[in-house]
Amino acid sequence: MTAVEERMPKVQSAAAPTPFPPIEEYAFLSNCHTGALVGPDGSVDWLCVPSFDSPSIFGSLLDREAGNFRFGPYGFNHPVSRRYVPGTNILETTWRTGGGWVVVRDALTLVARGGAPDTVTPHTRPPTDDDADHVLVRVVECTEGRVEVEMVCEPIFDYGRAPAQWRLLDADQHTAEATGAGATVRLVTDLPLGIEGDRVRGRHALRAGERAFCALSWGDPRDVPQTVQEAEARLADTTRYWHHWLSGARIPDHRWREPLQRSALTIKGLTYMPTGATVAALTTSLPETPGGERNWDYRYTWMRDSTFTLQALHYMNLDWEADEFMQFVADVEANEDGALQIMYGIDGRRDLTESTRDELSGYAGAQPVRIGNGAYNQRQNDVYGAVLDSILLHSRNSERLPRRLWPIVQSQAECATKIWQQPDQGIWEARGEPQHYVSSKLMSWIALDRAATLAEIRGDPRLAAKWRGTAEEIHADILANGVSPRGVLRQHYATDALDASTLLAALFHFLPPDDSRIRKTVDAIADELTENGFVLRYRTDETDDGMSGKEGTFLICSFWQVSALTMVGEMQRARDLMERLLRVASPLGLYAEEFDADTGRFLGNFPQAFSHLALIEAASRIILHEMLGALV
Ligand SMILES: OC[C@H]1O[C@H](O[C@H]2O[C@H](CO)[C@@H](O)[C@H](O)[C@H]2O)[C@H](O)[C@@H](O)[C@@H]1O
Repeated sequence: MTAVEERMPKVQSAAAPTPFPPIEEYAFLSNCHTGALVGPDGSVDWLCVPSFDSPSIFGSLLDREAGNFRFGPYGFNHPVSRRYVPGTNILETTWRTGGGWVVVRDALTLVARGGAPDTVTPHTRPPTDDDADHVLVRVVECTEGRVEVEMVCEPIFDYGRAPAQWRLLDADQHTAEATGAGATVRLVTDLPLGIEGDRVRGRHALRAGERAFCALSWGDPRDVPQTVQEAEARLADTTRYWHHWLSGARIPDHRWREPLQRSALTIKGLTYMPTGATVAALTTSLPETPGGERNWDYRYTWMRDSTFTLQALHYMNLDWEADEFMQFVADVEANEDGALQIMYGIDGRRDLTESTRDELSGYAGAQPVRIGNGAYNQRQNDVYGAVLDSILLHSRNSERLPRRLWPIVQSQAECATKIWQQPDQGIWEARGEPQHYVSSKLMSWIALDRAATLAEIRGDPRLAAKWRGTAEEIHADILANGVSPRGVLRQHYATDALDASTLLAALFHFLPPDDSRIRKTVDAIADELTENGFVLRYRTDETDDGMSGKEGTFLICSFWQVSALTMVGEMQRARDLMERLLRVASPLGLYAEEFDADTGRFLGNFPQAFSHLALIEAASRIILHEMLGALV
């Protein structure tokens, strides 16, 4: 069965129920403060409030007993279709029952505040942190016949530890409040509510043309819609919000327009509006190995992931997010030696100490569930290159180097100068022994190369020459130690094993694309580091990454391979791989971190910015190539 065929049915039979939906069956909602995952049965199985990295109130994604919120036709778990309202992060689910049809629309709502929606867009005024209502709005409409709809809301606070204490707030039983672990959420609906222990339930029959709603809020009670008309209006505001945002994107009129749009919307949905930080993914602990221990918390801001994200948004002319992230970079506290941490909390906090929640079963039994990320205080020497490359990109786009950023340029260049000769954990954050990773050296070269250019822009020829000199030294070191006898870039200086991160040598123009070492590396990765044509980041049996188990193919690496193939002129191979990657997107156009090329299933956290940003870069490179070809 092909990966695509594998994707199609995914209906659990009554005889052998699988309690956890496949990762690729989840829909993603966002209000740029937090996000939700909605399962195919209409159940919100993941929501952390108020922020991406807060404890979950709906945690069924990681344990079926950790809370969920279902809204849909009573007794039916399989919709006819699901899609996003075009150009938005609003989910629309269509159901057919024995009695008729209903359509449910779900959104974490947003309103562009501060002026008339047609004149004030997220591009024409600074985003504020109050565009989000902090409300999950769900509206159902019966479009044909008569359908009984049901809402069951069972929050369990603090990652499934604290069941809700519910109380009704009005005599009509349309408003209720749940508290637990010091948090409170409020539910407003036009369905009659009943409390059943830890949950509330409402059921009502709708006829064609009738609508109902529910709104769950964790913010200001005045922001909660009180009627179905107000709920509809909130969905309309949210549609306008996303359309205004997307209208600032330069997306070519191409057959890949849809996946480019979806990737842009997903990446934007992973940004945290109050600080401009981006989370690497919405979730924690979706396993990279089914049932295994490779489970990580991605609800933080990696310098590497964020700067790659901004580069992708630049391809689409979406520069506002870059400006915001530059403020975040300028504001975060560095270590004593001036080095930026490799990652921060979305609010800029530095301590992301890792712990496990052993009482949670984990997704399909994959334990442990981790909160926090022990990689936060690792040495990863690529961080300086990532930051300096994005500062250069930002300066070129805004045609100036902001004064606030110059001290950061200096401190990061000095850090890279001091450490580039030392081993580190590499960009994959291996938990094994530190090594001289080629990709870390490569990013150190980028750090000094970009710093030298920034010094030239700043008008400091002395520093420019000094940093250029160090960049040349690193370049020579990589060529002397980072190339195997057969002329292929190696994973680190003490091995001939392959690593897909060496594709960055092509992407960052470390060597010209017609250099034999680039060509051989791209070919070796295609021939020896793939499963079913999809690229692994490395072979776990050849690499000491400190973990057990085998992982899936890494989607960013497959997209990098598309970009690299484009750069070496292998256009047909690039297009073929791109089309294959587009075919394995989730039914809603989303990507996790990894793809199991044997089973066609997604693995790892979801949706993952890395995969979407690399899709944008790969597609943009091919499209640009096609456009230039059409001109000659
Ligand atoms: O492979 C072990 C490491 O896996 C995670 O890191 C990965 O995700 C990061 C966020 O997207 C990304 O920056 C990194 O390149 C990936 O390898 C995990 O966060 C680490 O704690 C873990 O050691």
